[in-house]
Amino acid sequence: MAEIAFIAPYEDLAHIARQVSLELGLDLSIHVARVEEGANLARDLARNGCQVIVSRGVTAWLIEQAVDLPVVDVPIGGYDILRAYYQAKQFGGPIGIADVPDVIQGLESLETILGDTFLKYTLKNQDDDIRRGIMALKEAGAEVIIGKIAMAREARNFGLNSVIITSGKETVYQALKEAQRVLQVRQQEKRRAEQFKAILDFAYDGIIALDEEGRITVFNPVAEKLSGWRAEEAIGRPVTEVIPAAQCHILLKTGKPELGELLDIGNTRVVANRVPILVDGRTVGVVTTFQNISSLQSLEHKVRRRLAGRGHVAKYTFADILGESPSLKEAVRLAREYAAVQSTVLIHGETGSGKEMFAHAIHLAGPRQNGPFVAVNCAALPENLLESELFGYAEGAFTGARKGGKPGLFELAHEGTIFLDEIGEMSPRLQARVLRVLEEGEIMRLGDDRIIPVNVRVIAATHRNLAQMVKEQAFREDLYYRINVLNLEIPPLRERGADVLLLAGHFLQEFCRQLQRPAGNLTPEAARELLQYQWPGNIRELRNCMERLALRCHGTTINAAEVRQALGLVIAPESGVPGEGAAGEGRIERLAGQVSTLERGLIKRVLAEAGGNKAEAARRLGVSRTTLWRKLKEENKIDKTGKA
Ligand SMILES: Nc1ncnc2c1ncn2[C@@H]1O[C@H](COP(=O)(O)OP(=O)(O)OP(=O)(O)O)[C@@H](O)[C@H]1O
Repeated sequence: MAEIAFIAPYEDLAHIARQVSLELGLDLSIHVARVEEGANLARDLARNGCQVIVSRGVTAWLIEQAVDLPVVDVPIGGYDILRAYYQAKQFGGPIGIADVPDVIQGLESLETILGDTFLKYTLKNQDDDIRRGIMALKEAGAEVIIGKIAMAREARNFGLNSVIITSGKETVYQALKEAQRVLQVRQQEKRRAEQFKAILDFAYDGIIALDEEGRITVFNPVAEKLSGWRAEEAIGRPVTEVIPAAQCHILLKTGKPELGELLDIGNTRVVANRVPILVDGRTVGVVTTFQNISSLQSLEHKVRRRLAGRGHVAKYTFADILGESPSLKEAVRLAREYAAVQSTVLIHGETGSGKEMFAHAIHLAGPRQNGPFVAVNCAALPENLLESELFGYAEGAFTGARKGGKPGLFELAHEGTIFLDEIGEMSPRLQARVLRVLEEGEIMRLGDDRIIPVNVRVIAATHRNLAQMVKEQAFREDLYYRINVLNLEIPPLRERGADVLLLAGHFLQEFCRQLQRPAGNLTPEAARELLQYQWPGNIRELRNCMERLALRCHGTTINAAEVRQALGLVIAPESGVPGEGAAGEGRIERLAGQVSTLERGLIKRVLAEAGGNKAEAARRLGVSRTTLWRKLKEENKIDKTGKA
């Protein structure tokens, strides 16, 4: 279906249109139909995708009334009238012409060129009474009438001669060029409207536009969702009826943009931006955008996390915390209660007892579960580094500071939880900074003067006796009271009775499955060995011990000797480290010395075996990296490679 159609009121015109379209290389559908018949045909063409119609005279006028498409009227040109004039001249007598104002005005210059005059009658429009025009011209003395088809026919009814003004090639050419231009503009407009619609439909913001009278002209799907109104119902109504809270009609008077205003639409809190539409300095409308605050926050959140390039997520839930002992069950019960509230939790427990696991579980069971969980070990980093990790820094804050600065862990934990492990090891200066964050809910990056608000729940943990440290002035009292709101004590493994065996069985199965070996069974003596052991490294140590057993034991049963070996209680003589036998000789007064010598020797050997890799050495020793770090610091004699 051609996008341009030509409806010619008479065959000759269709013929000219055919010729011109061939010359222009134009895809044109050409039809012959007059007046009403032409209008009906136009309706059909419009339904079938026609975009522009070209016609002439009354037919063109009727088509314009019938369809919502641009209609190009083949104009009456000077040449067309000239042709008709010379034909009329052959009849002799005065020539009369009745037509619309455009044509009549154009006649004056033609009269000057021809040195002749026409009797003229101006029709108000195409529909004006042609009869009246003819009668007027006849009365004025006209003997020949020139005009369009209807006019020429009517003239004959009054006994007058008549000549039809036909359109020539030039005017048809002109009309078809105009139709092409109209089609182009229309297509451009359509594309622009589609783009505009896509922007409105897919925008994350609610968008409303008002006209000069404060009536809604644009209402996008997000606005529909926020307000509960359908666009069809909202468009055309005064905004005050649809979203009274929007207050955007006020801008029609003030003409001043209002940005970042908080308001409530129904139950949703939004940020609104209102701007006037100005044409030549006059406010002719208003555009308002709304953003849902909670989605804005979660987006901001996502951006913060993406920018940091780390997935700060909690891994463990309460279901992962194994144990049937009453002390552990009580800790879990309390922790579940703490999860539901927002206050700071202070977890106390020995190394490896599961403090971090509890922190994960509390976060995941609470209202911040979809927010980040950021864990930081305050003992693992030197003070300066810990400070920049926690608070971030601005660009150029120090030599080597990353371009664009770096967000701190408090910032990354926004809307989530930060887990400050080993808080007792934090320097007093950093303690003061952390206290400020907790009290004011805002942070300032190092080397920056901008304040960034943060909403973070803090869970702190320590193996130390913080109350004692406060007494000894080794920990700030104010910070202690600020973090010690909800207290959680994690029992050491040696006080959890049969949990040792439950956990041992669980870990053994886990490692054997990984190694694709059948899980071995502990002999009663082996189990007794595990139950008697003191577990200074708690569950971490038990886990590592089970890993070693899974690796070493190929039999189906695991005996006491194998357990003792896995626990490091039996040490090969060539290691040069005194074993249990040496320590058990009875020289009680030297026990402490023996133990520390044993410890030092063990650390030295394992560090050497691990090629100086502290994380690996800590893993093999069954202690946390922090514990190893601390012991190395205390010893201060053993360097990285394990040399004394
Ligand atoms: N109840 C438990 N059930 C199963 N696994 C546990 C349990 N408690 C701790 N673990 C495991 O023991 C290891 C040590 O736990 P976690 O890191 O939570 O201890 P921690 O007290 O935070 O240690 P540290 O004080 O050294 O940081 C982890 O591998 C953890 O998965």
